[in-house]
Amino acid sequence: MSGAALLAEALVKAYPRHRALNGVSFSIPPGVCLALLGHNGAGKTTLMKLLLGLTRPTSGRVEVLGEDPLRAPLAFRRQIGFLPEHVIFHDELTGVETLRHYARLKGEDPRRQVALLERVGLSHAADRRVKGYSKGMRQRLGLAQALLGRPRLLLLDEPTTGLDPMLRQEFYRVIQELRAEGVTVMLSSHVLTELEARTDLAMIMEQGSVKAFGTLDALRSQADLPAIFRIRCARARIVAESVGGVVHRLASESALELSVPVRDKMAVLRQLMACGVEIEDLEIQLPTLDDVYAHFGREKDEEEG
Ligand SMILES: Nc1ncnc2c1ncn2[C@@H]1O[C@H](COP(=O)(O)OP(=O)(O)OP(=O)(O)O)[C@@H](O)[C@H]1O
Repeated sequence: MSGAALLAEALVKAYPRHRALNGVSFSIPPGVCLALLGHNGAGKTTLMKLLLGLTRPTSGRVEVLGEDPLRAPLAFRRQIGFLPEHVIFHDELTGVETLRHYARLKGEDPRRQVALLERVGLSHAADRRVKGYSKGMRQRLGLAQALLGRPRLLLLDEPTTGLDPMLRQEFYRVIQELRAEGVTVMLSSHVLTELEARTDLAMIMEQGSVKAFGTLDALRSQADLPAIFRIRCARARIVAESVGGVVHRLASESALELSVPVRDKMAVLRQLMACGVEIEDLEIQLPTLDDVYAHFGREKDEEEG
């Protein structure tokens, strides 16, 4: 046993015409939230299925909460919550009946589900049939289903698809609470900006391989993308000359854009303040997770020529 909540070693999943995973290795400690990122077909769902023991690796191995998911007893499954990419419910059941149904399947007490609906903000619709639920309500019901029985590990496949910005915030509030309780969370997403400050680790997958793995800060420094300084001042040309060596673009005589390595941000700021020209306005835009993700994608395109 490794002590990791999730472990993969040289994991390969090959279908007759396609390798969905191509030697994936990683180790995730307990209690962290990992964002799994990647284009369509990168292998995110396949990885989750392997972690759940729903499919068998062609080679390599996984360990989930210290167990081989293919051999683990039922008690192991009760410690895992899973929200699939496409949640399908019985339309004729109400929200609470749906949860009771899943609770029975999972061997949980079917009577204690109202609190879960409250947790995901659905208690007002507990007795309404699911067929009348909006997409966002279905996603929340899916999350409640994944939370049945206080799992130690949550695998959430694109959980925020179809949620409006308010509901996304609500969703991440629940995730924060779970993290604080020590639950390990792996969630896949295409919406990168929303993950900022909400996940501990990110793994970027590309055609079945891990392209980058680490904290968002580590990925940022690995990508080494510049911060953009947008400056408004009377004599932009003089300001540009005062910060020699920094790539700049003069938009006009009073608008300047600097491309500054993030590590030099404070040094450049000091140079600007000392340059003798009054800076009327300054906006500093740090690289976003979308920029970082695009960077790793570009790197691959360049490798392939
Ligand atoms: N049962 C299967 N048989 C054959 N190929 C499969 C099977 N399941 C997945 N694949 C292929 O493996 C690759 C990875 O698929 P996967 O669903 O894991 O990607 P994903 O990253 O989850 O994509 P998306 O973001 O679109 O959900 C794809 O090319 C897919 O077509």
